[in-house]
Amino acid sequence: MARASTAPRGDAPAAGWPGVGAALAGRLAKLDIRSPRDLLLHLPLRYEDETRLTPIAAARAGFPAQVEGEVTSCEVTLRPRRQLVARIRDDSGTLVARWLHFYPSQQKLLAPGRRVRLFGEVRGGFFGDEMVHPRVHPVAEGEALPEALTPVYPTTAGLGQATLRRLIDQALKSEPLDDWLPEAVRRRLDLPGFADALRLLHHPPPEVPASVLEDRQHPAWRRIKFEELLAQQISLRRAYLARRAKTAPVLAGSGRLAQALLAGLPFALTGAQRRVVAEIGADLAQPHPMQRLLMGDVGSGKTIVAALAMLQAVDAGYQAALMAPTEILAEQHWQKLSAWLAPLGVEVAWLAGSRGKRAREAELARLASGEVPLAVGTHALIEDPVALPRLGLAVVDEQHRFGVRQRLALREKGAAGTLSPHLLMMSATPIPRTLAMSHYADLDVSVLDELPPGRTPVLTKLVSDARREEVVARVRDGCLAGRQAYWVCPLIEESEALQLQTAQDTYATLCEALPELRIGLVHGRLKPAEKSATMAAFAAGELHLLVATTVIEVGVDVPNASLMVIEHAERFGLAQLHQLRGRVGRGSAESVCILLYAQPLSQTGRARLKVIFENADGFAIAREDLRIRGPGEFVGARQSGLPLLRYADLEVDADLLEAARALGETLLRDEPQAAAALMARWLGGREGLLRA
Ligand SMILES: Nc1ncnc2c1ncn2[C@@H]1O[C@H](COP(=O)(O)OP(=O)(O)OP(=O)(O)O)[C@@H](O)[C@H]1O
Repeated sequence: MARASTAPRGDAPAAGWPGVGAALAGRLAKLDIRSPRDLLLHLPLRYEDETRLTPIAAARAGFPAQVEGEVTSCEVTLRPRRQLVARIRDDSGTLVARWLHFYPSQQKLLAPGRRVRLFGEVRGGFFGDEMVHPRVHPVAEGEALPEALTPVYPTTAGLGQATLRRLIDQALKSEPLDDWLPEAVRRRLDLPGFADALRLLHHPPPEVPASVLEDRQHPAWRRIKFEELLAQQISLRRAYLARRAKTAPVLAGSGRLAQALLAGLPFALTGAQRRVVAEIGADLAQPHPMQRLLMGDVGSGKTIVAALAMLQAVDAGYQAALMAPTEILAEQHWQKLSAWLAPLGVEVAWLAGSRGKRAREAELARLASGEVPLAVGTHALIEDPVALPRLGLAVVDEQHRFGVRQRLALREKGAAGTLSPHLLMMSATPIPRTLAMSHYADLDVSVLDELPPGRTPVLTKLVSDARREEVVARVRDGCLAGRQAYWVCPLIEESEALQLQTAQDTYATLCEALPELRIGLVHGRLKPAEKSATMAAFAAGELHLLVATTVIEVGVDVPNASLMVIEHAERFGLAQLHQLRGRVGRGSAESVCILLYAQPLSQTGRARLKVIFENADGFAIAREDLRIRGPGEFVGARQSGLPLLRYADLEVDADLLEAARALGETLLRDEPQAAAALMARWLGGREGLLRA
């Protein structure tokens, strides 16, 4: 017996649905529509009101309108250019419609004497009021107006609204629209059922005006956004629990090494550092892998926290490794750790691409035998021959600069045994709370929200490029008075070669203008040994001025440097400016950061400079950054492999996020089937790679 319905369900690939060939399937895939289920959640961007007719005489320029009338003429004219011009008449007047691109079939549709509806924006034209490229709908005898608003969907080249509507309507009929939300939650948040919400958004009833739907606060929209957030929470939480179910080494030693390190430091930990060290310490003593993100503003003192965690591993008889994204940063960490730990008899291996083969091999052998307990390096650490047989803790600095696979790879260095190492990720880019709750729901988060005492806030100045000479003079005076300064060269995203050229030119100009100063240059193309020699000379106070590209953006810590000039500051992102500025203000001298900008400023350029000028706190800057750039760009979610939110807005829908987080945990625990169904509905097979 033939099946009653041939409509595809669930995950059936689009090619092969009724009326969908390979070309259409390809276009649907561009919209991320790979199953009928995806069609359901492809929601309108906006609506058009075709439920009413406007008399031609009442149509106002600048507004969309729908008119109905009889075609009185239709012809192709060649002047001023080839176009199709039709005239439509109703009882109140006549309107001209023009199409610059048209098909012969359109001319037939507009044959004189036919009745048509035109939908489009009216504007004042040469012949009076006209519509350019209106949509044409031939009216059949006695045909009524549609009762509902017409949805307009996001689409792609070659895929018309009518096709999308047809496919979506088909899916609305064939797909199950089960509701997985507990009744009590729906009532508390005042949310409609899933099926009702979806139907309303795809086919709003006549009494709901478009404006009410378009701001996306209608209960139907809130229902959809809540589901989306819930699915995200469930998937991240599930990944968290899966990793947590593994066994990790229990890093509970005597605490002797940590105490010895603290006793030898010239400073006491801040309250925030003590709290965070305790949070991490407690995690490391558990038999499950820690998955913690440590967020701290620039200069908040993350390195010592990492060092104490690594010592806890060593104390318990394990190894620890720290990976940093740039060689400058990794080397600096290595130097700092070595200086702190050598007196305790703890050795630190140093692995970077630039180290000679023999030096690396020797280090590798000592790590592999377990003789050296700690390793610091760049991604050289995750390259093949590196073996850390007793890896108990992996620390990843500036974690967002690494891809998912790289972070995963570091942890796997210790996977020779059956134990999974603990993972500590660090970030100097604070993440606003709602974003952390959402995109980082699979991590525990620790925050260093206190700067070490004795820092003087950095004075930020905005100076037009036209006053460059004055700035150069200021650098001269400052340096001759014993300060050190950075001069950051413009960022040129389009061309690395041009960026290098600019850095060299800037260096040459400054050397000429400031013959009395000792000046160094660092950029990404220098040989690592040259780079590190220049950095070391600057750190030792042998150079007054360091001309640099953004290679110094993260982590560089030279407390005597108290003046920074950033050229073409308007080209940098907010997080970048904040990081760069964080290189000064690390000692007790008053620090100044001069942001040189070129006129005219673009609107975003101006907005960014204003934010950086007005704010010193990384969290406040991050909130503004999120507002300006949106979450996708902000967390680098595309690289991170995490699914992005399509509908929910973390700021506007913060209440839904809180509720989704709580419910996500409950569903996973008590109703795993509902949790799985929600994930399948929203993420299909595309949960993406989750974090290491
Ligand atoms: N409690 C403290 N008291 C005084 N100085 C401290 C304290 N903790 C750290 N420091 C010092 O503050 C400086 C900044 O610390 P660190 O380099 O660890 O910052 P960070 O959080 O890594 O910042 P960034 O991300 O900007 O590099 C270092 O010179 C460090 O020795």
